[in-house]
Amino acid sequence: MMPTSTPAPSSSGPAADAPQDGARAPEAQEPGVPALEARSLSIGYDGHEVLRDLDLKVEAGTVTTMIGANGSGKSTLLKAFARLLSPTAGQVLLHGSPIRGQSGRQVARQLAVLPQKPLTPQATRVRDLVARGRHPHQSMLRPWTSADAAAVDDALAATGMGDLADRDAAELSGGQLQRAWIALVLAQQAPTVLLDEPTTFLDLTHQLEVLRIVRRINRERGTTVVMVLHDLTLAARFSDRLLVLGSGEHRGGIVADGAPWEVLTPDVLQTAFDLDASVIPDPHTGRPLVVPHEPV
Ligand SMILES: Nc1ncnc2c1ncn2[C@@H]1O[C@H](COP(=O)(O)OP(=O)(O)OP(=O)(O)O)[C@@H](O)[C@H]1O
Repeated sequence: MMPTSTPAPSSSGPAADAPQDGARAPEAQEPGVPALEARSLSIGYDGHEVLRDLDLKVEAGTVTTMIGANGSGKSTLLKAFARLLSPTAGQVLLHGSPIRGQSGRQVARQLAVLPQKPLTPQATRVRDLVARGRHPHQSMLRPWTSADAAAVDDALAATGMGDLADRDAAELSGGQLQRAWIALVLAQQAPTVLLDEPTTFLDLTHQLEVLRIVRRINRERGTTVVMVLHDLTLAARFSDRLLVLGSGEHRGGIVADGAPWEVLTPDVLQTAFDLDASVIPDPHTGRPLVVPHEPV
């Protein structure tokens, strides 16, 4: 993904399309309505199409992980879902309403976004960074309340950032900073979250910790999660559904879509990643474990 087009997680809502009217949007997930939907969606940059004519629905309350080779368009699709990129054709619906017709605040109350490379502000305490997640809930008539403070405290605690809350965010290690951004997303308390490589910079213990948090908010709050991961075994372990984007001759489309065991087959790995591999049950979880055929 190109770094230049990626803003920090938005405190006032995704920004590429200017907010339009004040159309009401649902702020909770309604039964039977997909959390996100792409209809005949094409997306690209400067006339160069990256994804073509996609139709897909993300069921509310599920964890979906996009996988695929570098450059296959995972971040591009996530940015279109987040309204950080305008489609070249088709549309995105958020909780049943076209995302383009909604104001930034409406979108941000329904959708929290962690981009791949958020821009860290200078001279900002971790606690203040995380508090930005509460901006969509505030207005002239609704200033900061104890509920906002509690949401920030909960998010700091859930990510193990309580002890670092008064540190300057610019002084954190890569992994600590990534957890601070995740805390911001949690504090936003949106019913749907988009996470672009949330485990970047994290050691394995912290990767698992972040993915456990993701699973917990999904199970306890019913949060819908759409994320991008590169580790196929972790993707299989923590997701209800895997969406595989194609590359090479399959570029621009989805080559497999379904539950982890349906998707992670040797054929799909060959098609999507040009990878010779076996897939065996993980002895700990029973989920698919990808074993590349690499000579030692
Ligand atoms: N801002 C941009 N301007 C022009 N082209 C871009 C831009 N961002 C991405 N691309 C191109 O779009 C294609 C898909 O990129 P994208 O970042 O969505 O892939 P990805 O699957 O997320 O890759 P990775 O796994 O490497 O993060 C690539 O060919 C990339 O070069």
